[in-house]
Amino acid sequence: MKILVVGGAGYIGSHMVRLLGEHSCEVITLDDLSTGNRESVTFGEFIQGNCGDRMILDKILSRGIDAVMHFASSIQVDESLQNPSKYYQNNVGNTLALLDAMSFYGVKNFIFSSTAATFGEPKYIPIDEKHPQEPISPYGRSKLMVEQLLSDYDNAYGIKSVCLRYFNAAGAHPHGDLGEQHHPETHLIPLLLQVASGEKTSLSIYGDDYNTPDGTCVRDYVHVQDICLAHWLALMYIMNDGRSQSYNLGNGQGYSIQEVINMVEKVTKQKIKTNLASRRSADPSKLIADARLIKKDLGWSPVYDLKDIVNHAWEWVNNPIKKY
Ligand SMILES: NC(=O)c1ccc[n+]([C@@H]2O[C@H](COP(=O)([O-])OP(=O)(O)OC[C@H]3O[C@@H](n4cnc5c(N)ncnc54)[C@H](O)[C@@H]3O)[C@@H](O)[C@H]2O)c1
Ligand SMILES: O=c1ccn([C@@H]2O[C@H](COP(=O)(O)OP(=O)(O)O[C@H]3O[C@H](CO)[C@H](O)[C@H](O)[C@H]3O)[C@@H](O)[C@H]2O)c(=O)[nH]1
Repeated sequence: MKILVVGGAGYIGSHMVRLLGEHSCEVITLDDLSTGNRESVTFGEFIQGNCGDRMILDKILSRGIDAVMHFASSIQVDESLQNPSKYYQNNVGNTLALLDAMSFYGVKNFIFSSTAATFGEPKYIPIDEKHPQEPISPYGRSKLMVEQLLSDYDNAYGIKSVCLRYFNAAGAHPHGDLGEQHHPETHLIPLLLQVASGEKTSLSIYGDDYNTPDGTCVRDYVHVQDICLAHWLALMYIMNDGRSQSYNLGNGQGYSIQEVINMVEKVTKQKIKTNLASRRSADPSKLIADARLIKKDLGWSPVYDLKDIVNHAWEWVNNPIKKY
């Protein structure tokens, strides 16, 4: 199988590229390196470019591609509130260009990285696929727009898609040589590990007055390798004439920020210094996935829990050969 991985130099995409390589797929990574790292692409061919660039897409798609996995996106909720134009241009506009080129070249299989942020503030927990999608940020809305237009592109052009709505992606490759490193880093677990390693002095907790047991936000952390496993199962499904489908992807267990801090202290054996800061905008109090549908339909079952996530991420932080 020949797979185009768009955004394959990013955190989750680079893990997927490696997994596809392990399954002997032919892999082409297209990434503009706006936030990704060339060194994290450890398998297949790499092309630097924007997925909205039709000339580049013509060159790649005319070679015959079986499926496209689309990880490329701008991903910061806060930034999307300050600069919505960037989010609609990149996450919707460039995705449209990619889908139009796929349609032109008859590429019919698409796997999309969607997000729990399409749900907004939950009306009930855990969140299943029937939960209303009412995003509270331009980032979440941009992802929902793509989900919606995918159904039109299926009806009109026969592009089949699986939308995987990840909850909080975290962790690193169990070998410790591939991991999460966003610039700037905004995610909770890598920031906590920066405090544990002495790179950062303390962690700001964004609000302790939420309606949760200890007042801090609750999230469902899902290991990056489990996300990649779901992508692999989704690929098998869609390549075998599966219908377009959306799935929520999480471990089904919520942890408060304080509970994550406790786990980081246990794994790293370091005391984490914290300070209380005001709430972050567009931060839902609680996000926990009901992932029974993907388990039932695709047989997905997460392998790793929060302790593994923190353990693997800590091994990555301490890996002396880390290059980026
Ligand atoms: N990290 C999470 O917790 C999380 C949760 C839910 C959903 N997601 C989604 O998963 C996907 C991957 O997230 P990530 O954490 O790996 O992000 P990331 O920033 O590490 O990776 C995104 C990659 O896409 C590339 N890119 C961005 N725009 C591009 C464009 N127009 N053309 C080509 N390349 C482009 C970047 O250079 C980067 O390598 C995103 O779509 C994100 O919205 C992430
Ligand atoms: O320094 C920090 C960083 C984060 N947090 C808190 O920790 C929790 C997790 O925050 P992350 O930034 O790690 O993750 P988010 O839940 O904000 O967002 C992530 O998951 C979303 C889906 O829910 C989106 O897809 C988004 O791209 C992805 O970053 C939030 O309550 C946040 O307020 C802090 O208190 N301090």
